[in-house]
Amino acid sequence: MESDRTAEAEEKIVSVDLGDRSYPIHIVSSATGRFAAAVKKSISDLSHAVLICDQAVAALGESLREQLQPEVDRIDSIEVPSGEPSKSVQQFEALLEWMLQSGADRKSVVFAVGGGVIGDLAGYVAASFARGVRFVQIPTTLLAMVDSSVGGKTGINLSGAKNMVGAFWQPELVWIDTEAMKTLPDRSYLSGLAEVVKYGVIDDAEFFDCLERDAEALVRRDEDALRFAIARSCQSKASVVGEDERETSGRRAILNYGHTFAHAIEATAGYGALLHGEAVSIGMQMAATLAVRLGLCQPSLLERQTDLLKRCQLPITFPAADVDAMLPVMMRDKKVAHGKLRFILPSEIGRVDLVGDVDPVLVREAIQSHR
Ligand SMILES: NC(=O)c1ccc[n+]([C@@H]2O[C@H](COP(=O)([O-])OP(=O)(O)OC[C@H]3O[C@@H](n4cnc5c(N)ncnc54)[C@H](O)[C@@H]3O)[C@@H](O)[C@H]2O)c1
Ligand SMILES: O=C(O)C(=O)C[C@@H](O)[C@H](O)[C@H](O)COP(=O)(O)O
Ligand SMILES: [Zn+2]
Repeated sequence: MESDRTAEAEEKIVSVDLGDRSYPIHIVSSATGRFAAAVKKSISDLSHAVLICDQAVAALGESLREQLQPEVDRIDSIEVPSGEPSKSVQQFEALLEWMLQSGADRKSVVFAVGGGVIGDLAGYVAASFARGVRFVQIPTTLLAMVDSSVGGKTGINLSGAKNMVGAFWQPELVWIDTEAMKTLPDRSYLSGLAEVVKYGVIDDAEFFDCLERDAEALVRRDEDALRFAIARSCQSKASVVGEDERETSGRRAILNYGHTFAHAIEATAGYGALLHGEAVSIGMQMAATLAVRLGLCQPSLLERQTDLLKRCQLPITFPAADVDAMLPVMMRDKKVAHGKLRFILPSEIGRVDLVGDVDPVLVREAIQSHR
């Protein structure tokens, strides 16, 4: 009983408030026994579970299957090859065909087990099959725990444009168990810290201060620092998404800080050459440099960001950056309006704005200064 109470006390729930599409984000540690109960609480009529699982976390997928078994009539599961190339039209189509063969219907529930690649891909499968079935996010990377599992952006890549095809489709719940990261390699883990740093710069100066205090603890995966960073990131994202679910008012666009550069780096380097978080780290450096050159912020902002990213062991330059290849890809960014690029740029730590009409010469220089 005592250990049950401790475990419950350690569970944190962050809500994403979206009216009838609201859902809880459970943040737990080693809470195997409580997963099925949390699912049942959010989904009362679960009979057919469809598990779409990254092949790197097949053992976790099997454990989740065993936990769900007593609660459902039927479970089908499939493993998807690891890595960004799986966010493709071909993999999307293969999963839809498999869903059909598995006898899925509108009451089936998709469980996405993996990092951001699986969450985005399986989420888009859920959004599309039979014009939409319910889904659950079970993130297994830090990046997915702090960012991609929350907010309902689902989708796949085209060869020259990241996340170009997709849908806004919210999950029924997000189940974050930090224990799922015990097998996560350091490179993937550290890449997630880039999106954590992002929240500090765009929205939460006090959190940025905490990250400056905790950087080394986070790098060594200190459980308290980690749970704090995950919860604060999820709160930040939930609040932004609650204000602007479909990126229509402009508020949600702040989550795209560094991403105009990052997505162009990912697409031109070849999907998977850099992890998304690594590209975001470099992209935030390019964006902050652009902001300094435009006189929008003090150089000290760039210095603090550089220092924190370095302490998080993230890359801050990309020597192979191909400016001439990147610029046309950047023109396909989803923030482009009336044929003009727009960037999320910082004015101070904790505050960013959507800025249009930027001189392309300065954009080039910002890329070149981080090669
Ligand atoms: N939808 C959104 O709001 C949103 C937000 C941020 C990023 N994204 C997308 O997320 C993707 C990046 O996500 P990611 O960084 O999680 O990458 P990922 O899903 O490719 O995972 C990184 C690597 O870790 C492996 N892995 C995952 N969990 C593991 C575990 N527990 N143990 C061992 N290996 C494990 C994977 O197989 C992969 O090789 C990108 O496609 C990006 O565009 C989406
Ligand atoms: O949730 C959002 O909104 C974000 O922008 C979060 C980003 O970290 C994420 O990489 C997202 O997938 C980018 O979206 P996109 O629409 O610019 O492709
Ligand atoms: Zn991102």
